[in-house]
Amino acid sequence: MEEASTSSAEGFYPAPDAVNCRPRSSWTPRRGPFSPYVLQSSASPSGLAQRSSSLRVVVKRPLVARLTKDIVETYHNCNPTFKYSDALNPKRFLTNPSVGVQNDGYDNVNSDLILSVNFVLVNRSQQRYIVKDILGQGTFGQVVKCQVSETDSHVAVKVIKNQDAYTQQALVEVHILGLLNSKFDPDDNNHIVRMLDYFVYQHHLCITFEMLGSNLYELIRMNSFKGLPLSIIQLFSKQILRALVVMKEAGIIHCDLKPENILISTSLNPAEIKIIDFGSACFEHRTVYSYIQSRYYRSPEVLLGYPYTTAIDMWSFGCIVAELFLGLPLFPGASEFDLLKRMTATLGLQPPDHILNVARNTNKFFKRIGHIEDTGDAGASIGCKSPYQILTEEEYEARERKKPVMGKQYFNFVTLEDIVKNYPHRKNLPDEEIAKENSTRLALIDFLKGLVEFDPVKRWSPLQAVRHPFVTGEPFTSPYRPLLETPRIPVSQTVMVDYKPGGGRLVDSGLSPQVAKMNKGYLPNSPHYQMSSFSVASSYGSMGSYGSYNDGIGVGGSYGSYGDSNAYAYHPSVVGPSGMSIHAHGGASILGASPDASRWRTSQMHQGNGFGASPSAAGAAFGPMSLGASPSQFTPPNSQIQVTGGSPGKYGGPASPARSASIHGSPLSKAAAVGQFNRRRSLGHPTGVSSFQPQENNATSQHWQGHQADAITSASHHDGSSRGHLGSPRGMQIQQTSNFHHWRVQKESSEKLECSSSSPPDPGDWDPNYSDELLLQDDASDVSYINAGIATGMRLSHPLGSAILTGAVGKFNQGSNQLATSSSCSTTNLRSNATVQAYSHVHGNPTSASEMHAMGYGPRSVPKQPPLHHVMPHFMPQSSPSRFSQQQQPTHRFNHNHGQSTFARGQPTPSCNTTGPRSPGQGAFASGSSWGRRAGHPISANPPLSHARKDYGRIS
Ligand SMILES: Nc1ncnc2c1ncn2[C@@H]1O[C@H](COP(=O)(O)OP(=O)(O)OP(=O)(O)O)[C@@H](O)[C@H]1O
Repeated sequence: MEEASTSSAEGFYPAPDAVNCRPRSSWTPRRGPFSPYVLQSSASPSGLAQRSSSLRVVVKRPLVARLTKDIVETYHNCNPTFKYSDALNPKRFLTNPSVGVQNDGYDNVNSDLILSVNFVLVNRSQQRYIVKDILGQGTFGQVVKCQVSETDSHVAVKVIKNQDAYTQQALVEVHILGLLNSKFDPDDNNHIVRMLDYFVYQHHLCITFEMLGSNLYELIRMNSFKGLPLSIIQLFSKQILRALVVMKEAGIIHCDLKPENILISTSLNPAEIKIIDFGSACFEHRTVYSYIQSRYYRSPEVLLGYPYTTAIDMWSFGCIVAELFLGLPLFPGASEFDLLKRMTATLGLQPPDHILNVARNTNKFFKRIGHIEDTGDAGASIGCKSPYQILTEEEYEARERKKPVMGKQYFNFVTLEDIVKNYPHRKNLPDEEIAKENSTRLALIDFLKGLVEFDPVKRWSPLQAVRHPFVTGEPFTSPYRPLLETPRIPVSQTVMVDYKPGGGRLVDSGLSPQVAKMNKGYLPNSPHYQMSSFSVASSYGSMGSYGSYNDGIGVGGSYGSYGDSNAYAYHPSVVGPSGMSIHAHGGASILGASPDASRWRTSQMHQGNGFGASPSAAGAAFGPMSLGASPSQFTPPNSQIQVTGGSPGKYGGPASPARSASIHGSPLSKAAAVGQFNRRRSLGHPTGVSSFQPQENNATSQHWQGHQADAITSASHHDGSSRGHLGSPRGMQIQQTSNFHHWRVQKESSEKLECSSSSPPDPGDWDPNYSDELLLQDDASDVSYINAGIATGMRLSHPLGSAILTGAVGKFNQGSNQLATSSSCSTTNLRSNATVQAYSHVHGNPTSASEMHAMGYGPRSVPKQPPLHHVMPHFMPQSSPSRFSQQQQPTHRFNHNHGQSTFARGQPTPSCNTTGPRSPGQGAFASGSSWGRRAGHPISANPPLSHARKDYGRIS
């Protein structure tokens, strides 16, 4: 099987025994996947030349590609009566488990829609999205790569679990992203993912996004966790800051910023990134949840239970920047206590007294050693006159009656300054480059200090940060003193949706009938929404646009105003899920596949050649034959045919299981949680190692119980939101509402240990973009390596192209988006052509969002993504009473107490992982393909195995 497909085009001579058919006299040899070995004389010059040329062009095509290319033709050659029909292909399930037990067999036990390759999702206007692959599996469902039927373009579709709580939360994402896309970033200049469509299919809310590539964590991993070059970090920082500027303008907090949620664009510019996953986002004036942000990136105010603002995203951003440089998380806290300990040690400071005086969780982490006097010293130096002192581990244990989970120290130095300064330089850097880099490192240190600032009021805003010399590239001479920001005018826009009972604008608005039916007749019994019924019998239309923002047009008098926190009217939510009366929609049915049959096929395909029909079988049945997975649907050789989620980068998942999304807030049972964990685990890590990860204590939360009827009363929650009035960074006043202290205490459950293992696959065996050429690539420059890394690992061979979602009608930014040309961007081209100049579009020194537009941040020169269908649901999830209901709290990615979740963020654990997934040298790209190599790694222990991505728990 190990064959190097060389330029020599020898014919394919089938071995009759092997293919179980006789060679026929009419059969003509042709080029095929197999060719006989032809001995070439090394003596002859021509033989030498031939051999050396074949040595040079060693391109190893994926094994599956080699085996399946031209297979139909080969079969047909063997047996002219052979006919191929893809209708008979066995299903290649992307969802695991693939046994339909709910929703008429459409859903599995986890309420996930059972998806298989070529499954078709159909929206109301009959736009067909043909499922091709799974991109990831998140808290809320599955994200799949789909082909848009009318075009040859691809989109990413997030298929939400068929449960009210998930749907509710996903609608927040629809709403917020719709707002950001249409109102704040209509020209797609600000690195926020575009939402193209949304609809309900088989009771599942589906959200369609532009297709992006892999995420920054994968990029870091590809570089063996050795960090990226500063020039690249600078480019990424600019882009992220642009998004944050816009989000701050919109008063939107992302709440889950982390490397995994920053994806590399598949556009022609390989260094363009976009922020995704607004499923945790909220409006600044509606910060209802206390469990937000993934642990490593969690801000001190969230940790401490203090009112938060958009500044928490800036903290996360600081952590991300540091991680891009170090290759490892700056604060890889194995628990919240550990996280806080690391923060204080690394920064040499502790949170300011004025925060500790009022924060809900102060007593959990600090002891009082003096009188409280509000010194006003934000970030008072440890040991100074603060009356608060962080607990020792022993004190914590005594207080909490359990040992704190503490992670290893990964860096040889303690303070931020030392860690950055002493980080090894890349190999073979000339002296002058080292000097230059050292200077940039000073700028980086200063930059980071402004971001990971304990006091959210002093923490730099995105606009302040974007002018820092580290970002602008100006020489760094002295500590940056940002200009004070003029008080920001709070976002105040009335979001109204035209509404005419019985039709009207909703028809135009793109509301799907299913969506409409979700609320139709729905009465306020639901614990989610106390709202009036919404009798929009014919509020149908295609997806893609959603209502209008016409001010002053009442929506049955029931739509409140965003931006005015006092004027919320909680009434009809068009998409209130509790009133769902969704009917099965047309489209591919998967009911025909019995679980047994699926299993049988799985087994067959797993053990066999993966085709589902062998030539001999072809000989046995001359009707239309099935070949199983098409050659383009590569399956990792060591995975089941039921390809599991979490594989955004095609290299085995975004990270170790614990880094992947957890099931916070899942109303599912423990078993389901385990199932999800295992599903992630089953794909394994490309490095093929075992990881043994103690989880952070999973909350057996009494908070956000999902469907739990006995969720503890949170009567105050609706008005317990903290409100931050953003103005001058120094003058921000936090208004603490009376119920602030009613935030509830969480219980912690004991930590759990998980162990995962998998064997290392050869990416060449299943990654269609892989070729050995990549491994022959030399260290050229940082940027070219980045390009290579990006181009090879980031699915760049599939630029979005012109995804014209013809079926989607409604209001969207027609003027602002050029159609992308569906040009294919080959890996090789990207590698060879992409240079640092390719990034020039992100240069500049914008001072405000509007200035940025004016300062060369206009439409990019690269083709734009397809036309966007800006959708704005005419509901107000963020202000929905469901969030504040006393009866029931919706889930929001928090750990729930249906048992102990098995996958809170994993902890770095030492014992079981001798070759942890983060271990350099183990990755698929570690063998010489990493760019930005460092001479060494300044860590004193194995890198953390996983990230604490989403353990939104344990804030008491
Ligand atoms: N537009 C996109 N293009 C390509 N891949 C995507 C896109 N959107 C999401 N993905 C993939 O799907 C994964 C899950 O997406 P997302 O984070 O939005 O879902 P989620 O349910 O909120 O997940 P999580 O719980 O991890 O936050 C991402 O990590 C990414 O790998």
